[in-house]
Amino acid sequence: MTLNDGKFVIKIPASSANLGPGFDSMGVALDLYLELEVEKSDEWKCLSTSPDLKDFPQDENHFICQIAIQTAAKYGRVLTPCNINVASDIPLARGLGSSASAIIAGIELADCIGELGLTKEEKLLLATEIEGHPDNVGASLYGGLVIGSYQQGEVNILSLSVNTFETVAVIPQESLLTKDSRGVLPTDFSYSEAIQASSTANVLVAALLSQEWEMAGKMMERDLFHQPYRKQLIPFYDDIENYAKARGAFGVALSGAGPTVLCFCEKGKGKALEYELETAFPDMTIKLLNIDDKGSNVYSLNKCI
Ligand SMILES: Nc1ncnc2c1ncn2[C@@H]1O[C@H](COP(=O)(O)OP(=O)(O)OP(=O)(O)O)[C@@H](O)[C@H]1O
Ligand SMILES: N[C@@H](CCO)C(=O)O
Repeated sequence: MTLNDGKFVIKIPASSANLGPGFDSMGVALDLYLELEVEKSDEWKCLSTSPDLKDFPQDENHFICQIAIQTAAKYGRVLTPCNINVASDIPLARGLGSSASAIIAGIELADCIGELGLTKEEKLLLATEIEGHPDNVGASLYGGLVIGSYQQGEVNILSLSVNTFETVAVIPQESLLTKDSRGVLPTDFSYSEAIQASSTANVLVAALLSQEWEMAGKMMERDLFHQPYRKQLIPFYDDIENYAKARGAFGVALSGAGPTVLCFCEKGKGKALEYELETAFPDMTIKLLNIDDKGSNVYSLNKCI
């Protein structure tokens, strides 16, 4: 009996990319989830009760099914149709890796139904080729804090288990598509700017791992790759940053392509910060988010497995 001989679940965490200067290469998995309940069927059906997902196609044209079908096709397989129930508490187009979680879900679906036998490394490469960078997909797949590099058709990534900090997300009501947020970035970068920007990212990694919180926060603020350009799209960014830093956050960064602003604090300080931010920014959704250490999780609902 294999996983796909009955109902099974694919559960994928959200993620926040960049953490400031780690543009397109750093990500952290967060404890919001996209969850699929899957069973083989005669035709494709993809239904959801989550308000955000209700308007998506309900057949094989659903984004997740398309990723699955295309992934299987790369290996010469045609997938048996599935009946899928999708639920998600990852807000769409808010910078919390909804598209990456959907891509990983599609690849896991193809792997299970098509019995592709993919390794984690192969899943990561497939997902990175689709998304263009490994930060969100790496975090959703591996969990923890990921640092990755996509070059020459190869992804090199490390996933580190971190339980020393937590985050509070400030999520605006308005969405911002990644492609629009990438549209304001420069096309060129000078050699000296690249040195400064990458040194900032390097120090951020070392500071986070050494629990040098003040330095980590300073490096997040000093990002040169994207935040200076994207701030024009996020008029409330500075207010949130100043407010959160005055109330216990050691660092603040734009989450992925935005518009969510992610506030970082030491473990145990998040609840109080969440309360303060709720009071100050009542029009936004404030969520204390912990780091998911597990990443993508596929399990059977059949008792005998
Ligand atoms: N569960 C899902 N099912 C179907 N499509 C989805 C799902 N999640 C995301 N998408 C698609 O991805 C789009 C959002 O992707 P986008 O890259 O713009 O933002 P994001 O992934 O939420 O944020 P970021 O990449 O900045 O972290 C949605 O508008 C939708 O088209
Ligand atoms: N690194 C990506 C994450 C969003 O996909 C960006 O900032 O555009």
